[in-house]
Amino acid sequence: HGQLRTTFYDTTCPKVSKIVRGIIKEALKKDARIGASLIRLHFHDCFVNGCDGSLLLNNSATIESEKEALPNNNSARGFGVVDDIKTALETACPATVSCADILAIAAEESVSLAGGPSWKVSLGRRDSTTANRTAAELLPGPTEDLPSLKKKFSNVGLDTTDLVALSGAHTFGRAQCRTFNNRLYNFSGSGNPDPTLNTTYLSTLKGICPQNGDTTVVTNLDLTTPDVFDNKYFSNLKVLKGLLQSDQKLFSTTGDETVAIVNKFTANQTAFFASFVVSMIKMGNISPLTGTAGEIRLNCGKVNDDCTGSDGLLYSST
Ligand code: HEM
Ligand SMILES: [Ca+2]
Ligand SMILES: [Ca+2]
Repeated sequence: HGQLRTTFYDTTCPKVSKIVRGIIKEALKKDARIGASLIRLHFHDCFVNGCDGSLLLNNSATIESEKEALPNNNSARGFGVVDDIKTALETACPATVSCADILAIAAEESVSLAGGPSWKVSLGRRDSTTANRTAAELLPGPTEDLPSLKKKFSNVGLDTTDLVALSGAHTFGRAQCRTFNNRLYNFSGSGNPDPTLNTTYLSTLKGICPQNGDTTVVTNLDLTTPDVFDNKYFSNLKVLKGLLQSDQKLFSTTGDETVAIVNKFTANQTAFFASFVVSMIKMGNISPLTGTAGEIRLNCGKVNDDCTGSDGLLYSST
């Protein structure tokens, strides 16, 4: 996978990052959450069949979309902005930039626009012609324990430092009540809330997510700086103010190596940013399609038709 290169579009689409950034910047004016939503799409793409744009495919006669798998359904968002980016790129450099690369660039630009680090994105991914609903059902879930989360990361070549650093993406964005309300009233059948949840924060969350209330209501993943990419996510964990069970476990699993990593990232935002960049590049390298494999989709939601070659160029004519 050393085949991805930061210079991949230097001659064929030199403005690609600028174009992506411009569209995200515009979208952020109306939706402060959109950057968070976009980086999550890259994560959910890369963990299923690699970073190949598989997540973006809609249902069709031949495609069982990943969008409808439980972790994505009524949860993954930002597809309209991905389409807007694709449209702009098809005008600037037709049939050149893959949808998988759009997600990788959008992730980086979103982090950077929110005050986080910026980095040179490795590029040259091509788009799949298939999706994998079954694998998408197995994406990491918020109530999974730490060994299980570690296993899912190691399955794609990511280690425990990567798990902690990448979880730091929960420094921005939102989550629905249904993803954490297991902690509020009857945690693991105890009849009590999760003991690793700060009691003041617990009251706040109970107000947002009442028992038998609307479980699709959203709240900030980072209560301190909800739209800023910083290390507050980690300092929250130290005062038991992580939102998801999978977040809080990183600090509250006594004796686990994750605790020291959380402490380090809390003490040193520069160390967090440096690790985050390394881990994002690693994640972006999960089994990409390169060379002549796959295609350059012209519409991110569907596979090219028979009139489109594997180079993404249209071969049909009258
Ligand atoms: C460690 C395993 C992870 C679990 C269990 C997990 C779980 C979740 C859940 C349950 C939500 C809320 C979804 C909803 O309510 O609709 C969420 C949101 C989010 N996740 Fe994760 N996540 C994990 C790792 C990651 C990684 C690796 C990234 C990116 C590098 C990431 C980025 C985000 C972002 C930015 C949001 C907010 C999205 C938005 O506001 O639209 N997560 N995650
Ligand atoms: Ca994929
Ligand atoms: Ca934050």
